[in-house]
Amino acid sequence: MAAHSSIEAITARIVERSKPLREAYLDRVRRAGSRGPHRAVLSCGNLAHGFAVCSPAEKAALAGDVVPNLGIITAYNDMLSAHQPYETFPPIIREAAREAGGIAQVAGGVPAMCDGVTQGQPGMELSLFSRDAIAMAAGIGLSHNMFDAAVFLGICDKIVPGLVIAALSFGHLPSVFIPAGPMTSGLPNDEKSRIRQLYAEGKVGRAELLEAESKSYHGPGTCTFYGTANSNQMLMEIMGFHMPGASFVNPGTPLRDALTKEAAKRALAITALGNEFTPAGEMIDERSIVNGIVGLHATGGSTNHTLHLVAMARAAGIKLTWQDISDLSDVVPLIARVYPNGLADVNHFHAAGGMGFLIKQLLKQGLLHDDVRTVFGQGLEAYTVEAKLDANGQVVREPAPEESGDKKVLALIETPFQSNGGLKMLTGNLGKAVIKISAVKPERHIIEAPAIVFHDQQELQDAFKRGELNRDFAAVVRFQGPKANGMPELHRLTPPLGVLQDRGFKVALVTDGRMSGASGKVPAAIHITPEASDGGPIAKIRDGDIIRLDAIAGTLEVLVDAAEFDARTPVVADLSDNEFGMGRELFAAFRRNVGHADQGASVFA
Ligand SMILES: O=C(O)C(=O)C[C@H](O)[C@H](O)COP(=O)(O)O
Ligand code: SF4
Repeated sequence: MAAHSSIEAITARIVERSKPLREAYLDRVRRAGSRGPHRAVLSCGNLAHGFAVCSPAEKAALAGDVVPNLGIITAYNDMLSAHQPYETFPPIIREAAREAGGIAQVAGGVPAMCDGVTQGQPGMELSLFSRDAIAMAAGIGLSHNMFDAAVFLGICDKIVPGLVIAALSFGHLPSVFIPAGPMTSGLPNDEKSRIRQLYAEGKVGRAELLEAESKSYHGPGTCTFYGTANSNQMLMEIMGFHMPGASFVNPGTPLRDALTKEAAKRALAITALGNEFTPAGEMIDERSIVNGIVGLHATGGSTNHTLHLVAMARAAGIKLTWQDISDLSDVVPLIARVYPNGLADVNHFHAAGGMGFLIKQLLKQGLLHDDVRTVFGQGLEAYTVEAKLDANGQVVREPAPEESGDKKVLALIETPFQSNGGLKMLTGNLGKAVIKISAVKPERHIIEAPAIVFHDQQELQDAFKRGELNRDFAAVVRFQGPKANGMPELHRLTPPLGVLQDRGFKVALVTDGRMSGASGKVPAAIHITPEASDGGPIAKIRDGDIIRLDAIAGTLEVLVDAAEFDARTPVVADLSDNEFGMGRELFAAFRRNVGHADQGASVFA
């Protein structure tokens, strides 16, 4: 089935805009791939170092060029509950490789930050930069050039985007992403948020709060809200980097291990040494990127992907814009309600039909390109399935259900929860911004209120505690952009702003910073570009100026006489506190060289 005309039109304009860049990229990928098995260019010394710890049989195999070698890039650490299961994956992958007549070696590790641990802390100012640092670190591992394919062990917020950038930079290699799956369901996310708001109001103490948080985040696996990490899983499946049905199977289960083995064997089967060569740089094209964006809209995914998808696409020579993302939102309905866009968590989403049901519904109306390449083969139709185990412990796939297993969590495409994806670009006299309204009540899609300006999220928290914010206002939190302090997530503002909103006040957040994918209920115009540190108009806003945020019209305005506003001098902030401490001194070059948010806030381009 041909894709929906709007999907085709938006895809065509991305192809046209990208042509020179994409053609140069593909030329590099094909030249790199044409050099044949990559170990052939290594010297004896290089090879000896590369397989020094291998068995004699493996050394003999690697000395030749007929046995495929799999490079494992792992983001294992104990800080991310989502990544902790990866500790045991390399031995499983090595065994699977042996069974498939190949070899697997850990090519390298990459850093991984848990945004939940750094949320509201100085470390969060390294978070976005860690994406590009992860891409660099993965590149270091793959630069050993011992490999015929790569598997990537990464899940969370900036880790998957960084790994995709690396995979596309090594686009001559096939790449398979192997997830570890979500944590089992604990304290429901909405109950956790309710207790947070009670704590923000001083109605419960730290003991009650810690108990609630610990019941919510209680074991191995990805946190169960639909934030950036789980948006990543959705993207990797719908873009064809995962095996079908792999995204949301819990860690430590037989099916999880079977899917890991299957992915490793599949990676070895799609190298240039076999008959299904699937280099990542050719597998991922403009249609794959559009499919990812469609999935993001259909599920109410993370606003962070208005940065990461732009940066990931760029790594494949594809020029994606916020306008593309916004226009796709207008034609893609919301058919999943997962917290913060609903009460369910990703385990409920998976049980209700999960990715197979989602993809089947979107294909039904031509909202996805079916004619795409994936690690599993040709066509996205192959992903309209559920993965299960047969009696022999092997992965089998059954067609995804025609009906939703829970109509409150997954809707039929004919009867969506909302007619659009709710992830919009805003424009106006403050520049460009992004807003996600899939979790914002309709009566709050337009906010007009006086500005209160803050240069630090703690200032807002302190004003809230002093009782100074019981009023309608637009919180302008500026100097939070990439150049200023690394564009941290300001998710700790959700509880106080949520309390004020629940008290009946009209509140909005307006910032050049980011929010978490777990943020949701408060209308927030984020990623404002140009940022305050670039002298953007946000640096001219004064307390009391009337701000109008209109998510329906797609506008963000300061209602001040244009001549007066233009005549104002942008405020300059003292950012010296952001330059040292908790590793921030190590990222000065990133702050100096980072690009604009609407270009992906990347240090690469
Ligand atoms: O999804 C994203 O973009 C995130 O960054 C999620 C962060 O990990 C949050 O900080 C974790 O959620 P909280 O426990 O509410 O802090
Ligand atoms: S989802 Fe977020 S909070 Fe949870 S482990 Fe991953 S990075 Fe940490």
